[in-house]
Amino acid sequence: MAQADSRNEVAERIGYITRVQSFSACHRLHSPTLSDEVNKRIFGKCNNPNGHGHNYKGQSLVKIDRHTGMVMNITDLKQHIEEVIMIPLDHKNLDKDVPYFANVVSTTENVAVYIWDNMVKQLPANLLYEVKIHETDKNIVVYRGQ
Ligand SMILES: Nc1nc2c(c(=O)[nH]1)N=C([C@H](O)[C@H](O)COP(=O)(O)OP(=O)(O)OP(=O)(O)O)CN2
Ligand SMILES: [Zn+2]
Repeated sequence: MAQADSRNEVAERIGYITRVQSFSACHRLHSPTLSDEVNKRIFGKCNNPNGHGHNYKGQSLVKIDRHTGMVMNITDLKQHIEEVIMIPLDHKNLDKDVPYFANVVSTTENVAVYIWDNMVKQLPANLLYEVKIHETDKNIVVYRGQ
């Protein structure tokens, strides 16, 4: 009986693991649907025509599987991060090298959505909980798939 109770208790707990991955990319905040003047007013220095760069830090938070006690082998998570973040985004010009951003403004919010949409395709169903991107030490975006 005590054993069954302790098994149930473990089954109800929800934990998360995350892995931080740094990547470097440049971009320009500019919307093709707005005039140059409005773009400049809204995005300010980030609308600089020749762009600017960031050392981003990306985190994908995934839920613990209650049967195995782990989400997945972290080596597998590393591989997904490689495919979703490193290969398409690292050392890239987001606006010019990543087709997704040809018509989507490369804000950190949209980078988080891009990573979520691609990570969710790679992971087992309902495992991804959150994508968090540090654009700078101070600017941090969280996206939970809504
Ligand atoms: N909602 C958003 N606002 C801004 C974004 C964004 O992605 N989402 N991005 C930027 C810029 O890309 C920009 O490079 C960040 O600039 P800034 O805040 O100036 O960067 P720092 O954190 O380094 O600022 P300091 O205060 O100068 O240290 C802007 N806005
Ligand atoms: Zn920027």
